[in-house]
Amino acid sequence: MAPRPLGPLVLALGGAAAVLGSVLFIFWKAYFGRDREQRWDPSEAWWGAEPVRLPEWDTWGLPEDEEEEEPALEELEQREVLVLGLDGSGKSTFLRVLSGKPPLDGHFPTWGFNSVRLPTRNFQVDLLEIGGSQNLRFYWKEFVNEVDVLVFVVDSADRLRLQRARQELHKLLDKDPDLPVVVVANKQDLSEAMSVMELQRELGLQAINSQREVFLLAASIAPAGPGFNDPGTVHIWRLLLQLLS
Ligand SMILES: Nc1nc2c(ncn2[C@@H]2O[C@H](COP(=O)(O)OP(=O)(O)OP(=O)(O)O)[C@@H](O)[C@H]2O)c(=O)[nH]1
Ligand SMILES: [Mg+2]
Repeated sequence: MAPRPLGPLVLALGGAAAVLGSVLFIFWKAYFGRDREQRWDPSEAWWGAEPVRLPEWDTWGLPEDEEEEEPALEELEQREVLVLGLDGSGKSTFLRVLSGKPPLDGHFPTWGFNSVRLPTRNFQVDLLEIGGSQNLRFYWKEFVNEVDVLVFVVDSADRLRLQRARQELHKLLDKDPDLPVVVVANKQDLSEAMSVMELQRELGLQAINSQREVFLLAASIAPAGPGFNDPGTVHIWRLLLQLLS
């Protein structure tokens, strides 16, 4: 049978996707580009950037007796962290918890970007989530070469989609062979969660080039039940600070 020509709807959708990709990319370059001269203005933070200096997390990376005067925000250099992972893995929750906000009750998919800006002693950290739904994964690769670290969040209890997560992760690894990667094995609080050893094997992390910095951290960013005084977010944050320093 001869191939059918693309229908107008398919062409329109393709065009819309291309436009969306370009807009996202231009926005990223304009907003987080390394060479930009314009400083961030909190009044323009319409997409959810966090202008506030938060009390808890910016001391997590510091020994307690090293209290120094903090530099002004506008003097700080910037670092960019891209937060990716399949839909529902816990990316938005991670950003919320880092911002000192409580996790939301239920899954509210990110239909585009989500970001927070966290000032630390020596630099500001921009964390950018791109939603993990299938149509948004296409754009992930456009951003990996623009950032300092990739955080890839995995739902440890989602056995059905683990191979999909593996494929998406390795596509990103192939795109930038030098980018440090922190894989977060989230939802360890769930009884069906895979262990870190199992995830390391199933995600193909052992086979990765030893030159690359790859870390696999267990976490329960928003544990469903009590008994998790140390859900792991602090460890992830400390590791990020080390990698970004
Ligand atoms: N049990 C458990 N649930 C969690 C944990 N972390 C996040 N969740 C839940 O997982 C669901 C999805 O979390 P989100 O942070 O919205 O997921 P996401 O990765 O941002 O998803 P998309 O925006 O669709 O790509 C929410 O109901 C969270 O409360 C965890 O450590 N344990
Ligand atoms: Mg999200």
